[in-house]
Amino acid sequence: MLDIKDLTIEFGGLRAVDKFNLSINDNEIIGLIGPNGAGKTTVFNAITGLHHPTSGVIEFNKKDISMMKPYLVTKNKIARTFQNIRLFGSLTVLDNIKISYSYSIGYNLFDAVIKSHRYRRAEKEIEETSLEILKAFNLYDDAYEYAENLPYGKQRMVEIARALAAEPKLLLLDEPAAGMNPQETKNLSELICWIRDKFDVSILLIEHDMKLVMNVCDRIAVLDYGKKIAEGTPDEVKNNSKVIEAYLGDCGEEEAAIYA
Ligand SMILES: Nc1ncnc2c1ncn2[C@@H]1O[C@H](COP(=O)(O)OP(=O)(O)OP(=O)(O)O)[C@@H](O)[C@H]1O
Repeated sequence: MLDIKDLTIEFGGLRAVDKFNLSINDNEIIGLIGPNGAGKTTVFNAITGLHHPTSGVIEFNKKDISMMKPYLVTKNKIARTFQNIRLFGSLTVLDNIKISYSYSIGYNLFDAVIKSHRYRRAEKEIEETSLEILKAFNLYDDAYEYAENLPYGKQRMVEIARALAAEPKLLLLDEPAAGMNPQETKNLSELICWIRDKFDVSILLIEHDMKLVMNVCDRIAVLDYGKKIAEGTPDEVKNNSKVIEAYLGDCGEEEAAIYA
């Protein structure tokens, strides 16, 4: 479904991503890991149209999306979450979800102004589907709460739910466990597998929590200084000497602990 071929991204003199290759198949959960500054978010930004490649190609279902604008990437069924939560804090949880439907809305401005039958029908459908998604995420009771009033873990859930409301075939999660407590992280592991099955999506996951990555991913790609240094099953990656070196050399005890 997704084919990244020789992706290189430079910022001035800095090569943040260097001839990176990765393929993702239907319904796979793939981890993208690496020490801080390895280039992981830059890869996400390239897939979602926020950065364009210096060279290389990104194909989604055989279509070249390398130079696409972000809203068109979303329209083409790729959705993402961000490292720093980007909800509209002063909107309700429900409105945050409904916003995702602006990509597929079936009425025009005139319909909205005169509140035509088409407008009312579409809005009703959007509201019902959004509430269904919130129900699936156990957030139904929070639907009319302002997003900024929710605890951090729940805000992350709303962000994932909002991304799914865009009906993606590929979901990119950028450090979804950041700021979560151990119980929330454990629940998140189960949720990620459930999302893959229930919404029939592939998932590309950036995450520093190694336990989570090792638990949920079918395959893992490892970046270091912009280059892919390893790719394989969790067990293969865990035992790869280049990976151990990159983490022990760069990341300190927390991440290195998985190799202990
Ligand atoms: N817009 C930008 N302009 C200049 N340099 C950038 C830009 N975005 C990223 N970089 C640099 O590119 C390199 C890769 O950054 P990136 O954020 O992709 O790493 P990362 O693996 O996601 O790191 P982390 O795990 O800390 O989030 C870093 O050296 C970073 O400083």
